[in-house]
Amino acid sequence: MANESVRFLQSLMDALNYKGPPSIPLLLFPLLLFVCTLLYLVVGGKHGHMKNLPPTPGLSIPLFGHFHLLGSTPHISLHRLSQKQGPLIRLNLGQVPTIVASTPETAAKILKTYDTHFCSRPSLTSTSRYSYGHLDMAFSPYNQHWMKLRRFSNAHIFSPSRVHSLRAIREQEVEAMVNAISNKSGTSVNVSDAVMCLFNNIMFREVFGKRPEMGEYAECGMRSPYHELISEVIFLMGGFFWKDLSPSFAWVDVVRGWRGKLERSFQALDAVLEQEVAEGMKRRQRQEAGTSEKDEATCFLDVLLQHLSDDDQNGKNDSAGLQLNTVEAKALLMNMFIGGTDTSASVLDWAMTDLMRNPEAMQKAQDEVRQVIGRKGIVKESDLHQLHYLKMVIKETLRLHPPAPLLLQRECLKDATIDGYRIPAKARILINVWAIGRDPNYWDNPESFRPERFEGSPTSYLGNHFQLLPFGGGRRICPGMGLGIVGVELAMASFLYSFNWDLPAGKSQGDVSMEESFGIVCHRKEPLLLVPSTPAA
Ligand code: HEM
Repeated sequence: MANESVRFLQSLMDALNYKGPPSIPLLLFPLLLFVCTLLYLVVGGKHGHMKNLPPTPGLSIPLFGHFHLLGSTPHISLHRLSQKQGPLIRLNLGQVPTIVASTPETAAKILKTYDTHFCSRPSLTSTSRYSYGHLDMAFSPYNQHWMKLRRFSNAHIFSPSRVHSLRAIREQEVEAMVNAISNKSGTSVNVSDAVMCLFNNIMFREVFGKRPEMGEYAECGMRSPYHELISEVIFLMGGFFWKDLSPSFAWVDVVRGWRGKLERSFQALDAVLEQEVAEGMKRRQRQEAGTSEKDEATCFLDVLLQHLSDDDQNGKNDSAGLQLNTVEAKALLMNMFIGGTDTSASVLDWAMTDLMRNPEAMQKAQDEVRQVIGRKGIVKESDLHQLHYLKMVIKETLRLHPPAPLLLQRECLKDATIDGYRIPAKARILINVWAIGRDPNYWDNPESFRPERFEGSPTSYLGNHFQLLPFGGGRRICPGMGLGIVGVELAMASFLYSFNWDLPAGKSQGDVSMEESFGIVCHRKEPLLLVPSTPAA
């Protein structure tokens, strides 16, 4: 505990750029801490607001709370804390009470039994900026606006027929990536970069109807031109801003440069969205005037443009009752572009990692796909339903490495009681699906990668089995699940069909790092480097 406090104090001094002698804060801090804790307990106890709350771990530092317990990978730290404290724990993150659920049972209460209590999102500094003040779907509070967007997207964007209509884009991009990798046969390929680039191109075409500039794999060396931008956005969306924890510390975000980073990345993202919307409008006008041919399936942008009014400001009603203006359209496009790229890339990256560390599973998956595709030379989406083992590999990857390990933060709308504990309105809710996927009451030998565990098992990731929740559940379940999964299955089947994969010379399975980075989407910390070769005919 003492070490934690000193570490916390040091990080605080760093954040504040404090350059004076360390003895001053080291002496003053314990005194301040003691007085504040006393006040907190006396006042809190008197008003009874601490009664029946879930257990809380360790030292809560007034104003900072338990922030120091999160570490660099909060989902792993929270998993350890819940192993000691129980399935439902309460942390004060700054001044905000935060409840963390870490078992299938508590997740079921939040996502099913009391879904209407827990289906809102908090207003956070970064998500509010990127979503143009919550005009999107993912970060909107639970309100009429969210309901309209959700109904509209389910009908027009994520419907099975729309997803199917975009299959040529996915097949072309995957084929182009396979060709690019073939050109590097026998040399080391950065698979993490390549899969990010692949899904960036796929999503860009599905969302905006064209390839990004510099998106050719040869041109960009298989590193997406948007790699840095997307990584920065994902990092800041998941990061904890001091303003959201203790409003009086908002200035710390400025001092440590996060406000500047947020603004710069928002402006860069907005510029992309602005340009694509403007181009989409021109394209639409040309098509309506009959001066250009439509050469790509209807992209999401085109669908949204059909629902903008002529003067574009007020939007118009359609059968789904959607009022849409340009800013709302940009907010929704941001959700799709950002929400669809990094998540899918993370799944494929981890799946390849797990297969490299488990050669038997790799062999089985390759045997299956090579037997099903035979000499056809290329995998098509229509083949995917025959790849049962591959689907189990993906499920197992999603269990061990859910791309959003804490889902997206939720906010409790009204007081609720779970397992006898009071969950106060306005509390933030984190569901640790990373921990849930390792619950020994549901998973045998949970740390081992064993796709066979799903053989004949009804357990799915559709949101009804609370031990496997990579897409969340309840009203806020990921609407892009079908779109994301089909892309991952196609790319993975093609990678396994077209190449044998080896580790770079001198590396062994044990050298493949499993370290994770944290953001709203969780990635490998180090890139995965592999050597592809073409299998003998
Ligand atoms: C394998 C790929 C994907 C994974 C693992 C994934 C995961 C998630 C998760 C965990 C959530 C939060 C659910 C909750 O709070 O309960 C979510 C929400 C969301 N996802 Fe995905 N996602 C994927 C692909 C996609 C794609 C391809 C799109 C769009 C093109 C997308 C768009 C969204 C949106 C808009 C939301 C917010 C829904 C709401 O709040 O109503 N996702 N996703």
